[in-house]
Amino acid sequence: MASRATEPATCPDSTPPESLVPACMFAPDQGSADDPSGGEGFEDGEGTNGESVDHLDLSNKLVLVSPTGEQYDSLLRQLRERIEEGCGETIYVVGMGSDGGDYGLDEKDMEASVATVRSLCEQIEADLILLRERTESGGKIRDYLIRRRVGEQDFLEVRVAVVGNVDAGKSTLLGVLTHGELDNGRGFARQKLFRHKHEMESGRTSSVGNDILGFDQEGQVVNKPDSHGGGLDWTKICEKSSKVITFIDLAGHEKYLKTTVFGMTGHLPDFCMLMVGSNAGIVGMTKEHLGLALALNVPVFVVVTKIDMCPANILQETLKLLQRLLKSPGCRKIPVLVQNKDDVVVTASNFSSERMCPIFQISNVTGENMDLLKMFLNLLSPRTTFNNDEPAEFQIDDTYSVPGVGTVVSGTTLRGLIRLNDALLLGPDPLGTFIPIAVKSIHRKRMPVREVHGGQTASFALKKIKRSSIRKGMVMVSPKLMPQATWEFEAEILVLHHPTTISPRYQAMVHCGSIRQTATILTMNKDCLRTGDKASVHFRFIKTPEYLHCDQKLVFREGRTKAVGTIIKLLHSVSTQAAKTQQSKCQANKKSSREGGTGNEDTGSTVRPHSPTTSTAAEDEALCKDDNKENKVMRRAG
Ligand SMILES: Nc1nc2c(ncn2[C@@H]2O[C@H](COP(=O)(O)OP(=O)(O)OP(=O)(O)O)[C@@H](O)[C@H]2O)c(=O)[nH]1
Repeated sequence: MASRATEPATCPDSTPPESLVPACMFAPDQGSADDPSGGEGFEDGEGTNGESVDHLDLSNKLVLVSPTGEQYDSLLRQLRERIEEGCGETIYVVGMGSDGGDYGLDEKDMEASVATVRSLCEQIEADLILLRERTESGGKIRDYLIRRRVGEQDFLEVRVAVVGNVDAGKSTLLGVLTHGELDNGRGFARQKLFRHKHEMESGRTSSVGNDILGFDQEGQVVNKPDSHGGGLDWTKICEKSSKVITFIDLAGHEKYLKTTVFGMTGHLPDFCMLMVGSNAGIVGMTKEHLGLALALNVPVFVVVTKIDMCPANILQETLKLLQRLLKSPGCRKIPVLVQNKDDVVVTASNFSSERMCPIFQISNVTGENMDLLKMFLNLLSPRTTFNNDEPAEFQIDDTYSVPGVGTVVSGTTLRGLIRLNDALLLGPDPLGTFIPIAVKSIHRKRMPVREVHGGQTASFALKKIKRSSIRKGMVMVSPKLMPQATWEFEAEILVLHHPTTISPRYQAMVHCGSIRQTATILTMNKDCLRTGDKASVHFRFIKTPEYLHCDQKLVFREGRTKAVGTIIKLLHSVSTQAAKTQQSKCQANKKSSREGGTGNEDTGSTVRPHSPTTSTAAEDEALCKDDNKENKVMRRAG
């Protein structure tokens, strides 16, 4: 995490709408001499630039002007630590001590301090980018972004899930951001992003889409769509970028909710961008999507679109309702209106650690405030720190058959390091076993690479394996992990919505990482569950055992019914032998149910075919219907 950029308690010129918190509220009070930690705005006794963690006094704003050798070494060590914490970058403030002295430096001291910081950056091979300069009583203060340089094939990767109701302008904004051309208000910008013919025709996103936005060392957008087809050359973008934002474009319509949930759980977003049409307000799936992000602990920022066509009073009303929703007991967020570059720096530096929820107001047609949003995106740091020494784990979220290459799987590296030709274990298969596989080639954002590590998405070409034997939710892990598949687990769940009651034998789809499989409630510590209830629930997958971890978040849904939770115990992790026995029992059950089954896994009949491809509209709708069918019997019974 980047350390916080702070600012003196002066508000931006423009008055924010009623009770929306201006970003400057997040600036701590100026430290006093009695408060050596520099006030509560700093974490763990760390000063503006982490000064007081060392025995040496680095808390004075002048320390950077002419540090002693010892001070220089300490400053270097602290900067290194902060860069590690921030996954390769941090925001560094020059001219602000934490010892209670005046803020600000005169011209000469500022120059000398910046020279020191530049020299520190050289030592760690990082770039220094000026974000903002302001003047205080003692002189100037500057905020810099320090970002470690990466090789030509490397870049920082940040994943942002894009959610919001139909017509909020999600695809349009992504079209504008990634293709650099404004919209015409009639669907021009989004055309470049649609992936299916029916999306072109209906104007609705139905599958999980990926779009990338690259930023160079200076924080400038590098995307340059090819002038003929309007497509993006991902390889070129990645080569020129020091940071790449991957947008996970999710469907806004309720009927594609399964795909949206999968995008939020399976694609491991670092952040969630909730889009709201200013004229439509908080409608449809807005609350649902916000609830999902909160349940999965993904920090949310809001983008209010279409401000070019919205009357001022309606815009204010939307902002008011939005603020009320964010502050409500269910959300407990602090809405912050972002109005200028200073607000961007303050909100971006506090974003992942705070309850803060920045709100942008933009127009895809006039481009208003688009620069603020881009600046914010460039300052977002990945939330996953990685350690190459951990055994590798990779979760599969899609599979492909590539002519001339063979089977390719895509997904996210959860931890560890995966190198070309590494031998990994792939599984679990329906028997719960894991088989050895070798990685033939690795692609990152369509670019061939030699290795990937925790937090990075990638595609692998696999040797000697059929695509049909791989499904979403499977993993590739280091043999050191001795992986086991799990049929049954216990989770603490909270029911967000259910029209009646949930009781044992209830079935619904469990989303957990990229796992998506129906599970049955076997037992729970309450007789029945209603909206708002919490319980400890014992689940069993109906079709195949899965690779799970304790503490993993899950979403449990069927139609409009939704529960969220955390896995607390793995109850039936099977050895290969046990898995085989289990499987043959299942097959025997299946056979008997065909001869007179009842639709419940316990009697072995509800086994749904599992598609290994990306969800499409047709699949989603079919599965939606299927979902509803599953519990009809039980509802009637209940
Ligand atoms: N005037 C104006 N129109 C906009 C703006 N943003 C989007 N639109 C228009 O709003 C319509 C809907 O935009 P989309 O980007 O398709 O909305 P979406 O949220 O992606 O919708 P789904 O994919 O169905 O979830 C399109 O006709 C856009 O041209 C804006 O800022 N101003």
